Amino acid sequence: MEENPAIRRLSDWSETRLRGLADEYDTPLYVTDLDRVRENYARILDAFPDAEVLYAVKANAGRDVLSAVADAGAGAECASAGEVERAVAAGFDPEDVHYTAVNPPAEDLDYVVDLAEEEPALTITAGAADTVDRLAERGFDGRFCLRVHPGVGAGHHEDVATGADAKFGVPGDRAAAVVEQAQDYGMDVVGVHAHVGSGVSNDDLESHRRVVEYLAEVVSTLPVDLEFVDVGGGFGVPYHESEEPLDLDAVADNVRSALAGVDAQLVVEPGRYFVADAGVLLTEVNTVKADPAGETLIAGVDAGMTTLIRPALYDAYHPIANVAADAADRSVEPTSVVGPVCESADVLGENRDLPLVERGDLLAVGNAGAYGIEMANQYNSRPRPAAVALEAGDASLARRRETVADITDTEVWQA
Ligand SMILES: Cc1ncc(COP(=O)(O)O)c(C=O)c1O
Ligand SMILES: N[C@@H](CCCC[NH3+])C(=O)O
Repeated sequence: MEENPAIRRLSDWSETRLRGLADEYDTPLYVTDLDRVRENYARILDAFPDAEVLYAVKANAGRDVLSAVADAGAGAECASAGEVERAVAAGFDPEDVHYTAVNPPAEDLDYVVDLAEEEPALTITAGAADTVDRLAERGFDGRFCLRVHPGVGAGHHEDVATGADAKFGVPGDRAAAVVEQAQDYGMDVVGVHAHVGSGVSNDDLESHRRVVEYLAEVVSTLPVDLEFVDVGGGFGVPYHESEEPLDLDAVADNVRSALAGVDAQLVVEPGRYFVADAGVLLTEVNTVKADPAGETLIAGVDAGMTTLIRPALYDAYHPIANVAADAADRSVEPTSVVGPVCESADVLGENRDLPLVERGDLLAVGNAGAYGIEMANQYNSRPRPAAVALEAGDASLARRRETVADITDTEVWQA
């Protein structure tokens, strides 16, 4: 049987291959291994053989990733009309697409309601009575799923502990009323949904279980037989070398026991788990200096918070390696890796033990496949990086490097 390890560490990538890709495509460069994406999907199916699995497109909406995931047979969970459009264009069948509306702009509702008229198997999830009204105003009478606010959150950072954030979903004691409201408008109420948060670890199993139990209690109050119960995504992956992989079987056991009395199809919608360890960010050292305040070296690189915002936004840890050809022969020095953006928060990794950095060295930043290129931005007029996809060992350009013209092309001005 094919080896299917629960985690791919940064050290598992071929350094020779990474250097070759940087030479060919330049840096900063995202590399995504689509075979690893498929393996990750297979591991989700192993743990949840009885579930419908939707890929949370927000983790990485690249056409290469979406096509690979659609071909592998997963559905798609989309957070915006743009994600729906990209998912369908990449090959997802609309009947496998759920659009999760969060305070949706009018254009999003216009788009998805029009699409649902053409493709009635599309599912729209909403977590506010106002959204139900706004869907009805547009004539929507299709497949509707209610998002519930469980009041319990978990995740790698408090800002992604979605289940505790009242912005998302309807409290359980209002759920029946909103379901009736949707039914009164003629909508077909097919499911309920809750999401605990993003980056669930083995320490969060209890919170995850409580959210699913809450959902089961809500289901028992609803005046409708449901087709499915969507328990969200959020399955975490180890970022730090010392972290253990999430026990996905334990998560699945908890979900099954919490939903034991519920007669409906289980749906899960992970994003990070599909893509995080399938991605690496390559960046080149352009500046080396001593930090006058301490003992560390500072390695200035060509990627920063505009390329990978997670360290600046959540204080997130990403492993970093110096993959220079002769790195193994060098002394190891405490090093902070910082980007080119004019912000003190522009740090990719602080005080890391790295082989002595030299100008021109290639560094690899691990676990960059989820919420990496997807959250890249153009602050400081810095064009977003290129992305390369690996498949069966072959590399191909998945997204070209932006230019300053890509940034200014949308500007309107009179001379
Ligand atoms: C509603 C919903 N579903 C799925 C996800 C996917 O989360 P993750 O990438 O952590 O699996 C998110 C993000 O937290 C979400 O908000
Ligand atoms: N963007 C977050 C995940 C949040 C997902 C949105 N619900 C991260 O990088 O970890």
